[in-house]
Amino acid sequence: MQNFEFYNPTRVLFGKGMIARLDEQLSPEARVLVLYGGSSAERSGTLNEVRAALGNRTFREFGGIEANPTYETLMKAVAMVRAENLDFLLAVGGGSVMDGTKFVAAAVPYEGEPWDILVSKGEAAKTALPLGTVVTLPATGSEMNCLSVISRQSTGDKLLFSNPLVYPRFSVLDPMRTMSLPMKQVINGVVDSFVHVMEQYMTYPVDGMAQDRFSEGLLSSLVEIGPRIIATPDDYDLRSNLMWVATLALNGLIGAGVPHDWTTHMIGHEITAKYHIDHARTLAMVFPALLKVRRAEKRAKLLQYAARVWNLTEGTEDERIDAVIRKTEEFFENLGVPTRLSAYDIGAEGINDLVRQLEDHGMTHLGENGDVTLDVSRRILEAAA
Ligand SMILES: NC(=O)c1ccc[n+]([C@@H]2O[C@H](COP(=O)([O-])OP(=O)(O)OC[C@H]3O[C@@H](n4cnc5c(N)ncnc54)[C@H](O)[C@@H]3O)[C@@H](O)[C@H]2O)c1
Repeated sequence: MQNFEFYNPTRVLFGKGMIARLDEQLSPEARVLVLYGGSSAERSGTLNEVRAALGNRTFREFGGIEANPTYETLMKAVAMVRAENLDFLLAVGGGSVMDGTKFVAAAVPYEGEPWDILVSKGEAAKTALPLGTVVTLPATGSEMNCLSVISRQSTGDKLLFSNPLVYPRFSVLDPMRTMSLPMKQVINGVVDSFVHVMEQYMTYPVDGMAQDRFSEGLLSSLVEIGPRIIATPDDYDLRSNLMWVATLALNGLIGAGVPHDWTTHMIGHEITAKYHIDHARTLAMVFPALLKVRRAEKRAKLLQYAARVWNLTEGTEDERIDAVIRKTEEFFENLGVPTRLSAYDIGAEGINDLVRQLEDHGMTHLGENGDVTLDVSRRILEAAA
């Protein structure tokens, strides 16, 4: 196992009715900005539940944070916090609102141009406002990590930053609040979580016994949850399981002491930046293609994944690897998530543009060994064509 430091300060309040517990998480003097996305938070009653829990505290609201949150919109929230002297940020939404809130938290006290926080990958932020979250979409794990991904409309950039200052102080996970999601978003959550686990698992063995078996447990859970949640969307237990799996998939636990390969996310971000395709759907295209191109480097873990998650133990090693890549593709396709660029009319010219974007963003040495060069990324995109 590799050396690691594990730190996660986020308190999780999980279950039905937990939004009421916001009251005890916030000081009576807190001056709160509630940040949310579209009209669903209002329509589903989540915002009303939050307002009731805030009681007599001073609070303001900032709506309209878009999917794939933009710097342009978030800077309006920064101005509002500064003008009204607010001192606590409460995100009510999915990954986009939570990520956007993290950026606002770091940008408010930042003295220079806040985009520098992203350009520096988070290093430039030396202080941040405290924040909490009320999760409405299980997918990103943003509720229990210190990552944030922000887009800039004017330049077409989508960049990620990380800084321990933006760990949420607390996150409320009430599975009932996910019942209003369109099934497409629920399934996006299954796929996003699946790929998050894979990016911390599908590398090379370092004898991280607990990490591997945690990961395999999460993957097996998602394989079970996916089709069942389509068949019985109102099942509270399934919603609960998806919500907790999504959080555990990216809260640092399974990734401690093991190598990572975030190639799929980095290429996926470029696809979203250019084509505005849902984050999870970009991952479903890139990940199986990555397995095909990187099967030699990932051979031992592919065989382990085949045996432990899909029970594939018959045939030669190469046959088992072929079979498990096919199973992974079929898993996404059977959930209604395409695994080909052609499903979105992205052709050879699009691939050229995406490789150029990767170069512009310095994504020239991705992967667990830093050997996913632009040429390898091109081959991955071509394998997904
Ligand atoms: N911070 C991280 O660790 C991390 C990890 C992966 C991805 N991301 C980023 O997160 C973003 C994607 O977040 P996401 O997948 O959670 O989706 P999202 O937050 O973009 O939400 C998708 C859509 O669902 C709607 N929605 C949310 N909750 C709803 C509900 N309960 N009922 C009805 N509609 C609802 C939103 O309004 C939005 O239109 C991307 O920008 C991605 O890059 C962040």
